[in-house]
Amino acid sequence: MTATTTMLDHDGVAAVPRGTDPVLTVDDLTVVYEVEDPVTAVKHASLTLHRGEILGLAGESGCGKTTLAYAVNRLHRPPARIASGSITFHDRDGADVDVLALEDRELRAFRWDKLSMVFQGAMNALNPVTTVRAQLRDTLLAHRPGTSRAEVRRRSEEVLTRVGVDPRRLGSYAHELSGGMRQRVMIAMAMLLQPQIMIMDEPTTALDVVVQRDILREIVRLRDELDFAVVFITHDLPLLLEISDRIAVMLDGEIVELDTADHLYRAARHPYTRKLLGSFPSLSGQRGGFIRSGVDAHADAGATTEHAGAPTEEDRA
Ligand SMILES: Nc1ncnc2c1ncn2[C@@H]1O[C@H](COP(=O)(O)OP(=O)(O)OP(=O)(O)O)[C@@H](O)[C@H]1O
Repeated sequence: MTATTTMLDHDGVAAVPRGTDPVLTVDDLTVVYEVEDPVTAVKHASLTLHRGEILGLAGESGCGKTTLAYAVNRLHRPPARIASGSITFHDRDGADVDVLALEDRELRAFRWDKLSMVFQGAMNALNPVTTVRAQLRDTLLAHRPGTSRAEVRRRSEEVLTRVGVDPRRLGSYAHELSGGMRQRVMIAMAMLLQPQIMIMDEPTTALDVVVQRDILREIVRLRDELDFAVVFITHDLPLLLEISDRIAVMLDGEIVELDTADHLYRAARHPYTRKLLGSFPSLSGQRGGFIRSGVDAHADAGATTEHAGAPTEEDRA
């Protein structure tokens, strides 16, 4: 995927955070899987997501990215338990919401409306026995019960168009759509209520590279237009460097570095980040250029291409 994602030439993504207005603050979050030998999957993680920014979350498999994302949306299930910390959503209207204190009913209202999530394989989450139209309508009416039929239709057509799906597909069932289309429908669903945050966990990994690139372009463009914040999770660091404003690097449950994409690329401080950068040949200039606007394809990322990016004891020190 690396070689192709480096072709994604989005050139309007700001290298600095889009404003300093926070939309989400995660403070000292620790998540433990209470199994026989408990696993602390997220360790004292703190981060602030700014309104309208794309924050990339990178790190090798098993470092805790998904656990962190699920916890932020309170989607974690036992044996996962939040052992410490706080998650605060800063609503556009000025109210602060203590996410960990939300009752079930409040939580259902919060999800999709304020914060939505698209996860890997989400395309398989579409209901196979109802049409796209019915699924969009049900989500909309569950959150905005008074919405008129005309408005439901208008909004459903609008979100599909935004993600590049012909509104005539409203009458389709999931099995009548390609994987890329189904994933786009899930992204449409996630933006239906105009949330202020979208968490995307490997949203395009199951798709072929051309479709991935199209969808990513769409996400960046939609963010530019609609100004929601995105937490984008992937193993694919070159891709994150292209689409993110800032990137958080996780190692063994800890956020070891959080910086602007440009700064991280040019001057990563943590040895593990440098190793991650070095594990993608396309970033070291040896296999074609890295073309994120304003980034020097031959800048020395301070690493070689020989390592596979696996952390060592030294990284963890
Ligand atoms: N249900 C579970 N029970 C016990 N341990 C778990 C459970 N789910 C995840 N873990 C452990 O928690 C740690 C973090 O897993 P997580 O899935 O959050 O990582 P990740 O960075 O998202 O990985 P990937 O990129 O492969 O999805 C891993 O050590 C994993 O083995």
